[in-house]
Amino acid sequence: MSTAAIAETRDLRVLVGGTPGVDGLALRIGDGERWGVVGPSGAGKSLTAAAVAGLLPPGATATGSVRVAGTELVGASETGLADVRGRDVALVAQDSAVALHPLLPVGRQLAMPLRRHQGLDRAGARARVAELLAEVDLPAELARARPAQLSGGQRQRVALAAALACRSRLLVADEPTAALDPPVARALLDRLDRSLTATGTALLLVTHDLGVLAAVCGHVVVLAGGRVVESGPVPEVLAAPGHEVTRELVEAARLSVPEVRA
Ligand SMILES: Nc1ncnc2c1ncn2[C@@H]1O[C@H](COP(=O)(O)OP(=O)(O)OP(=O)(O)O)[C@@H](O)[C@H]1O
Repeated sequence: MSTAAIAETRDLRVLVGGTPGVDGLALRIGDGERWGVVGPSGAGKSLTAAAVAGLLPPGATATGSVRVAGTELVGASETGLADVRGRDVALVAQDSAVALHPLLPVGRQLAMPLRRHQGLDRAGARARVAELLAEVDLPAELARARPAQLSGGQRQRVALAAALACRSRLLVADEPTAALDPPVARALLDRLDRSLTATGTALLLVTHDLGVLAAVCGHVVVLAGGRVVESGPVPEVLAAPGHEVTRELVEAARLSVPEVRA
């Protein structure tokens, strides 16, 4: 028997400037499941992630249905979307410089959603911020730093802490390690993996990296031209791709592995 869905899209279309970037997409994420989204450039991965996170870019409009924790996001008011974000779904973007205010102390930024969604008072929020920083292996003193003073890896950890802050049941991550060096990226993914395991949080992860997909996700959906061309358990899809687009991605990943000589 399948688990209850934490997120489900039906016939989702996302128009940007009159052109469909996502075109009739059906996706179902069971509670606690980890889904990767892969596909060539322009396939609609980021728009799908944004639609599920309730954070479409300016000028984009959605039709069809996106339900997260039972709430319909298509057609919801800004207030309605703001309630769902943080409570039911949280987003880690590719570039945390966009998600975090560069000049506001990290602690204040982490505390804001805690006070809004969990009703914590100032002291309670401060204590929780220290816990969250520890959860992403950052020292509590960092709460006083501004994002502009941090390294890229530290900023992504803060963005992950912000996303984990409200213990939402679904985390959407759009290439969260794309801007990081490989060792820093690996450490962040390991941290993400441990947090999701500890809390049973579901994941929708956009990635270009099939190694990351295989390490973090149980299921994969392959997009092309705004549509699903293939989906299923990661080991099965990667071992026996059923669609040309998937075959090309697998082949490209094989070719990109550098030859190591002793
Ligand atoms: N803000 C935007 N303005 C105009 N067009 C957009 C915008 N965002 C996405 N699009 C278009 O919608 C389509 C899907 O874009 P999307 O960013 O979801 O693709 P993607 O699969 O994430 O690509 P990439 O791997 O290159 O990031 C593309 O044709 C893209 O050009």
